Amino acid sequence: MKVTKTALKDCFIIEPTVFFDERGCFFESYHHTKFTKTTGQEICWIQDNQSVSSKGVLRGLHYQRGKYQQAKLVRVIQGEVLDVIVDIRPDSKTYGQYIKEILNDRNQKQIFIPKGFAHGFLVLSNTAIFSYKCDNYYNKEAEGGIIYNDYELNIEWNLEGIENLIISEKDLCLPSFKHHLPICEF
Ligand SMILES: Cc1cn([C@H]2C[C@H](O)[C@@H](COP(=O)(O)OP(=O)(O)O[C@H]3O[C@H](C)C(=O)[C@H](O)[C@H]3O)O2)c(=O)[nH]c1=O
Repeated sequence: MKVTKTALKDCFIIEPTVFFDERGCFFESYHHTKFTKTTGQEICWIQDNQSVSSKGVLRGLHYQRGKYQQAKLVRVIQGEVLDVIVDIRPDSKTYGQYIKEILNDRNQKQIFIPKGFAHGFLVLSNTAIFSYKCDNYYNKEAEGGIIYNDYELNIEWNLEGIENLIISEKDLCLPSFKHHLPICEF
């Protein structure tokens, strides 16, 4: 299991050790002790989510606010996505900065996203099965979001290969970064 720090404090890229043989492959998609020791994060995961999306779907940028903030451990079971996380921790030195990472069923990469981040992804493969752990339950009233193409964040979504961008009505109406609901307030 390889854990790589990122430019955003407490965000990690996790690469499990994959064992290949004539049948295919095997890897531990999650191991609590190894995760805790290598990241230093004491997390009690209480909800698993899964979404299935077609090529060109862009989900996000989403977060939950106040006491309902969520840390997430995200991965792709099938297909490929461009995953984006934005630091919206008010006191962070990297406030308003983002990182992006290609997650797919070949690199088996995962991202640990601590509380205080907006998260979204763009599906690059024909279909993507996206699976992730959360350390807090879903709370619709505590949801916040930022429009994916906010001019200040200026996220490079690699849209070149996408003919048809598919975004929910809800996500198309998300506020700008400048007007987003503070993560700490609910
Ligand atoms: C997130 C969530 C949603 N729902 C229900 C609410 C809606 O009826 C339906 C679809 O929800 P939504 O359109 O918010 O799904 P996504 O756009 O995939 O939202 C997720 O997308 C980005 C990438 C994230 O990181 C968040 O985890 C999450 O906001 O599932 C639930 O019942 N439980 C849940 O935990």
